[in-house]
Amino acid sequence: MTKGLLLVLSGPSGVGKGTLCNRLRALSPELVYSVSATTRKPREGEIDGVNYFFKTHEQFRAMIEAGELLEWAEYVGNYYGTPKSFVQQTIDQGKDIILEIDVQGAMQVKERFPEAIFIFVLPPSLEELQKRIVGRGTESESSIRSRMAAAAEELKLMEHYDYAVVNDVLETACNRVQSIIAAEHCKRERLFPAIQKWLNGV
Ligand SMILES: Nc1nc2c(ncn2[C@@H]2O[C@H](COP(=O)(O)OP(=O)(O)O)[C@@H](O)[C@H]2O)c(=O)[nH]1
Ligand SMILES: Nc1ncnc2c1ncn2[C@@H]1O[C@H](COP(=O)(O)OP(=O)(O)O)[C@@H](O)[C@H]1O
Repeated sequence: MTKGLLLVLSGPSGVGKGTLCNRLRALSPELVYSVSATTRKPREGEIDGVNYFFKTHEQFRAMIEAGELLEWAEYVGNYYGTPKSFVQQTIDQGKDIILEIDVQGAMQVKERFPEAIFIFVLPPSLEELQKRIVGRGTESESSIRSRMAAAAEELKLMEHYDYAVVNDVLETACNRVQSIIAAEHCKRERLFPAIQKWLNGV
């Protein structure tokens, strides 16, 4: 069976990765979303097992030691990591999966799965980025400062990604990601065997 696509989506805090993924999942319910493990405390409304698997530091360490994570990284004082077996099962079943992870984690995935597709989400401007993080109302002032500093570092690694998508208008940004997925499907043989069949018949 043809394997599913492994899509990696990164971008600075507040750029709208979560919003974009939610919208994409609503538009394309067949797209599977990888739920990460984290030691960060849940935000209001976040549900364990849906937004993240919320773990203690000890539990997270145990996952690392048991080799359960495809990648993991420390971001602004907390650990985040992708459970490996779910990702492997999903792509083996021929389904596409999306990992919303930071740049350090993305670089680890690149080493292990060079065939993954890397998409970097950009804000329309840095002022708009700051506005969005503040406007979300979930972070303290110091967390906002740390996230803006991390954003500057993350932007430096953008060149390692295959695509950049500006999240200006949400629907337009969704269309851009959907176009990338469609083009990658086409590129990865899903269309080529059909065309080959036609050609054989000519
Ligand atoms: N390496 C890695 N990063 C992750 C993972 N899950 C989430 N992240 C990243 O961790 C950062 C912080 O996420 P979060 O605390 O939810 O804050 P937000 O980006 O402001 O919504 C973001 O860059 C996420 O993309 C993961 O499994 N692995
Ligand atoms: N295209 C957009 N235009 C305006 N606001 C947006 C857009 N996308 C996301 N937002 C808002 O920006 C804030 C941060 O979005 P979020 O998805 O939490 O970002 P991230 O997951 O990248 O940290 C939220 O309040 C969200 O409603």
